[in-house]
Amino acid sequence: MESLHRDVDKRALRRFLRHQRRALSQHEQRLAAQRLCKQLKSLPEIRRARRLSLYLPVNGEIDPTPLLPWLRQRNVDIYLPVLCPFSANRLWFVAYRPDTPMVKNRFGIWEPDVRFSAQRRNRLPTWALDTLIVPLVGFDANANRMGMGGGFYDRSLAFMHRPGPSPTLIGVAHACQQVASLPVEPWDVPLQVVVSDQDCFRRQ
Ligand SMILES: Nc1nc2c(c(=O)[nH]1)N(C=O)[C@@H](CNc1ccc(C(=O)N[C@@H](CCC(=O)O)C(=O)O)cc1)CN2
Ligand SMILES: Nc1ncnc2c1ncn2[C@@H]1O[C@H](COP(=O)(O)OP(=O)(O)OP(=O)(O)O)[C@@H](O)[C@H]1O
Repeated sequence: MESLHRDVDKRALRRFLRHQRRALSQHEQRLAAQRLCKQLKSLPEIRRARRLSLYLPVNGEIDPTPLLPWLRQRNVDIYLPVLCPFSANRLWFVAYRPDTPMVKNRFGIWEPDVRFSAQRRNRLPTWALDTLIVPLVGFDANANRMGMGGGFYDRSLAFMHRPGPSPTLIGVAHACQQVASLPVEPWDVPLQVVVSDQDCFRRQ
């Protein structure tokens, strides 16, 4: 019963936070994206990155793409999350280069097309990424996260519960997506740090 209440609360909170970010004006969005990327560029974890994934924003998500020219200049290999066509709620990480053919997926998010993504040489296993920039719907000051609710990242990162390679996870969001505290679920994979347009929170 308690967990049922928690699910309802979580859904309501998710809806509220998604509404918050959609309410931002274009000007606020542009400013937030610039501020976010300025902070990201000074983050040691990002400065060390060689194989990094980021996302193309939808529905008011903070935009990490102003980072792209800087990353390309530094010869960082850049990957995007792609909905895996064979396995529900799993992600592939596919190379994002200037010539990568793009289509919209069923959520309206641009991603590399299936033919390109299906080729092994255009993908990297998740464990081989060194850095992931993860989109958040909500976060708290201890870097706990709430995502879209599909469990896409949690499933794709489940290998991190076991010993072995562990990429750096950097959550990003608008400052208005911060809440006092979020419930931690057993399957949640912890982020090292959350960066917003205004703050940077490290896991304690
Ligand atoms: N920009 C971006 N790309 C991303 C993610 C993300 O959060 N942001 N993902 C992070 O996981 C993955 C996609 N996950 C998603 C999960 C749910 C919904 C979504 O909009 N769900 C709708 C209803 C879905 C439907 O049409 O049936 C909803 O919740 O209202 C979108 C993306 C991979 N790519
Ligand atoms: N490793 C996993 N294996 C199987 N199911 C999982 C795993 N991780 C999460 N899930 C399932 O995914 C669903 C969504 O989880 P949750 O509400 O935490 O989403 P989220 O963290 O907001 O989403 P996302 O990971 O897409 O950002 C839950 O019902 C959970 O049971």
